[in-house]
Amino acid sequence: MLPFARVTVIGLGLIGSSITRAVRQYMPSVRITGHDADPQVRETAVRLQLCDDVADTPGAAVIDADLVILCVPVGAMGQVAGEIADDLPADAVLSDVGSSKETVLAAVREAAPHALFVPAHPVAGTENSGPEAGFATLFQHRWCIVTAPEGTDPLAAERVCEFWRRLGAMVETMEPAHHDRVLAVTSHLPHLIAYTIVGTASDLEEVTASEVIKYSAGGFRDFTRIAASDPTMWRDVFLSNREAVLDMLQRFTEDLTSLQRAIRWGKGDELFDLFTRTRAVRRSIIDQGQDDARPDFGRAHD
Ligand SMILES: NC(=O)C1=CN([C@@H]2O[C@H](COP(=O)(O)OP(=O)(O)OC[C@H]3O[C@@H](n4cnc5c(N)ncnc54)[C@H](O)[C@@H]3O)[C@@H](O)[C@H]2O)C=CC1
Ligand SMILES: O=C(O)C(=O)Cc1ccc(O)cc1
Repeated sequence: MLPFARVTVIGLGLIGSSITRAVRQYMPSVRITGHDADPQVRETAVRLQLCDDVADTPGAAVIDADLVILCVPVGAMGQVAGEIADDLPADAVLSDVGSSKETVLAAVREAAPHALFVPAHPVAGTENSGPEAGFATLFQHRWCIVTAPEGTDPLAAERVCEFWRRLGAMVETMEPAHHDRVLAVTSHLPHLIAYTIVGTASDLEEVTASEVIKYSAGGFRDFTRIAASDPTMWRDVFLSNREAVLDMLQRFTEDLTSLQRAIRWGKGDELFDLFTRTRAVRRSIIDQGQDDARPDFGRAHD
């Protein structure tokens, strides 16, 4: 049985438009309504036929939905929840895709206290944004973490889990606070490091911008991909997951200082031991089939 029949997506960028495309592909009988605050995005959504209906207001978009998914930057989740609160059907499930969970949960609860909120985070994306960047297979073989707070109706939580399984994701449940610590180290800190290193390289007085482009070796190129990620989205992620990110950043800074010391004092063994441990991490990712370089991995465009 289909978990939902009438799905509304608010925010038709990379993730929102990937959801509408995936619903079209994997649950073709489901009716999809969309809304975006940006009129140009709404126009693009109509042109690309991302939805059955594109509503001009958030209220009109949710009026007879049985699932509403907020796909806006995490800093806007509370505001959008407030805008739809009065029009949300009593039995509709409200969900989101935000990259951080604790502050989003608090903001949505405050703005829409009566909503049946089941938060989720598909751990799948790219450095691109906007409605044209989405694709139906984005969530295939990727994790989706459902962070339903204690006391959530178990049937509502299970319907959200089943929705994501139908889009091809592997579903895991987690406490919101634990989610935020795990993602701080596996996703948010790596983005911060990428933004820093690309910024540092482009600020170096003795290196010209054309040299940075011309001689960028593989490692630096990988960082530039991540550092091209959406500025609004990532500003909001760092501000909303502040405590966990600052905590991981402190640990990272200490480890970096000890590496600095090992290089200064020529402690090759320390460097070698660390690089051996990190190589094993990469190998276990590949052994678990989570390697992005696999040709059949869920990044291919439809
Ligand atoms: N980009 C990624 O790789 C991933 C992003 N996420 C999360 O997904 C959410 C959306 O991110 P993307 O799709 O990448 O961003 P995006 O920038 O591609 O799309 C966001 C859309 O939300 C719209 N929007 C902004 N404020 C709005 C408002 N108040 N009302 C209605 N529409 C509004 C924007 O006009 C834009 O079209 C974020 O919360 C992000 O943390 C989750 C997993 C991966
Ligand atoms: O493009 C990449 O490498 C990503 O890391 C995509 C991504 C960005 C944000 C998320 O919350 C989840 C996945």
